[in-house]
Amino acid sequence: MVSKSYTNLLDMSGEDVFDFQQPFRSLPRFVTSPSITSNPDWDTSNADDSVGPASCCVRKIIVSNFLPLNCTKDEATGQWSFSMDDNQLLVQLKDGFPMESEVVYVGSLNAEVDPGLNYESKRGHIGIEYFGRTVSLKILAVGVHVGRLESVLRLPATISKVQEIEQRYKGKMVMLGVDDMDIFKGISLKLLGLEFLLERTPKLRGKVVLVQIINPARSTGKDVEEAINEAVSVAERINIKYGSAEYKPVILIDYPIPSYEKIAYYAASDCCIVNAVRDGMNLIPYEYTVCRQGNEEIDKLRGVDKSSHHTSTLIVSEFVGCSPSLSGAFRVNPWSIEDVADALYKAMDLTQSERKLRHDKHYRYVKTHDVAYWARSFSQDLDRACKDHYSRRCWTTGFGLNFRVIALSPGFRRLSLEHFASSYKKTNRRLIFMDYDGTLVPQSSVNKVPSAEVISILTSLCNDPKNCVFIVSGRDRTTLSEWFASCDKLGIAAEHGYFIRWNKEGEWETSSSAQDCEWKNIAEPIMEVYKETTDGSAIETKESGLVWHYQDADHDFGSCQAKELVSHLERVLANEPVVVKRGHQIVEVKPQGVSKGIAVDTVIRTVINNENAPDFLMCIGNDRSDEDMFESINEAVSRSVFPTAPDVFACSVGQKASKAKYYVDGCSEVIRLLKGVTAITPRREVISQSQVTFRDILEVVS
Ligand SMILES: O=P(O)(O)OC[C@H]1O[C@H](O[C@H]2O[C@H](CO)[C@@H](O)[C@H](O)[C@H]2O)[C@H](O)[C@@H](O)[C@@H]1O
Repeated sequence: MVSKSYTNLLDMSGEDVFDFQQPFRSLPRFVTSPSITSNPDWDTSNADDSVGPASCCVRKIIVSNFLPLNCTKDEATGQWSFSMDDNQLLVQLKDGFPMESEVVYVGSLNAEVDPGLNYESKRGHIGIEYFGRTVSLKILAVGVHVGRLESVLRLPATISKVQEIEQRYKGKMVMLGVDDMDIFKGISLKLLGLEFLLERTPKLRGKVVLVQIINPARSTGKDVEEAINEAVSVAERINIKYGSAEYKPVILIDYPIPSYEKIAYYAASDCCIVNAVRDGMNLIPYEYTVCRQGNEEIDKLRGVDKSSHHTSTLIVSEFVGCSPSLSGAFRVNPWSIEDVADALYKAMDLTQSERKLRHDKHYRYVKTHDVAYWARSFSQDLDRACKDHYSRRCWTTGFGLNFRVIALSPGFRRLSLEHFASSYKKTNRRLIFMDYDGTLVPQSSVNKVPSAEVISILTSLCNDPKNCVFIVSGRDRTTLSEWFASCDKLGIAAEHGYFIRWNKEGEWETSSSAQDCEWKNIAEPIMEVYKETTDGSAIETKESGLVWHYQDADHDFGSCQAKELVSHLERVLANEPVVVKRGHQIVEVKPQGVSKGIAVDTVIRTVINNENAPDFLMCIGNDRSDEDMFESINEAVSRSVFPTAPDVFACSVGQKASKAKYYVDGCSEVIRLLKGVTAITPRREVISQSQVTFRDILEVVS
């Protein structure tokens, strides 16, 4: 099955809004306390997390539907510009606050912009990993307050009203509609459905009554007036056509009635119909269901003493929010008069036991998913979504549509050569994992072959018997082994660890997830289509995977196509043992159970099993796939898999939301760091004959 692991924080943003290869040079404004810092290279050892908001001013947060901004787009350049709209009360009300107040506006832009975000479904909710924060979206249907409805239902006035209604419509099927008077509630369509039913089924004339309660309109206007007039005229037409002096098929209650009376109608009606063409949640069906459950008084008055007689029937428009939660309801397309008429007929035709089954099902749901349940769930979800946020430090960057808040973990800091070198010097079993593209060679380089300098640094590192050095790359094994042919002792994890080789002499070990590649026959033709339609893009076929590259295509178009391609591939490969991932200007399909994180884990487990647990662990990378390595290392440390905790340098290339604790600004800094430590490595370490080195042990492994 296709699965996406977005525990990786770098999966959290669309590539176009956060170019991983262009890390922020500096992050200009620190917006949340504990302490105001103008540069993220803070020394966390001195950070006092107990300090409250550093600013002494009072912050007022004004939440409105739309931000009080003038938004204009230059159609020629596509650039947006924004200015405060001083004519808006939201801006003017600032005059009422003390001068030193900080006023923060929260709202949406009153303009159409692309937001176009990467998201991931996570057990019942959608998580959008966004610049270090998780924005959770969940459909959490609100419920009703069952207790309050029950208490109104118990009122003597309600009970006598129920009796009165049941008496009045004895022998007839009572259909109930309760709607606000607005143009979306589909009241006329409902009436037209009834008219059609009576037209084509004469035997039902005289047997059915539709009581339509119309709550006063919440807004006025020509549209609303027309909707009222239309409903009244259709009702009159039906009553004239199919009614008599004693029988009116439609009863319109278009004047305010007390809530106990409405509740009595719910309790006394055989069926409730909500026919809105567009709506929010609409809790009428829930209220109706609770009221149909009734109480002992109502049972007594009906001459039944067992709750086994409680029944209800619902007809609900498919465009109403509560519709998916009511599996026993007849769902209708409110625009289809025939559909509505059919549902009315089916509702009338149900047997008593079917009515009861449907009622019991709905009642159980409504009772257990009440408004208190909703509030509890909401609050739990909110806690879960925010649990890590409080410890993050937030920075602002950019203006207008490029404005971003970036949440970084509190310990995230620049890796200094001094710190790195001092640990390097004093340690004896060093395990070093290095990504290749974007780490040892800049993404922007046309020539991707490692420079002589890189080869020399790697050779020096590998020649130190205290070191075990691995290149962990998405690239194929042939390319990597050719490029690093001169580094005999270098370990290589190619194709994200699908192939691992401990040194040049060693055999390639293939991931246990090695599978047949039948899925390529599905994925490749799809990639071909994207290749054809995206000028400059290309397909790379690796032994374990397929990659669609768009580095040489138009960046914006390539990025849009990449998003499309990811969802297309995920759909068609849903039952295949692969994952679809985005990387730097690539979309890659690779086997499940293969990741740089797993590769790193394998190496760590192997050295520990050989009683050579490292005392120094370095892992450096720039891309999403490298976050898997950082995650593996963090987990290994937190699970205490090391007999003695090593010095850990998980380092991201670029200042960005990352699971690494350290960052460096770019490839040149990586080179500087590594060069720095090779300089302190003795060229020829004097090892006595009896001394067994870290390397010796590793050579035994390979
Ligand atoms: O894990 P890495 O060492 O960072 O390698 C990841 C991918 O590297 C290669 O793609 C990169 O270079 C391409 C040009 O040679 C460029 O078009 C692309 O945008 C880069 O991501 C390699 O081709 C991929 O298979 C690796 O997954």
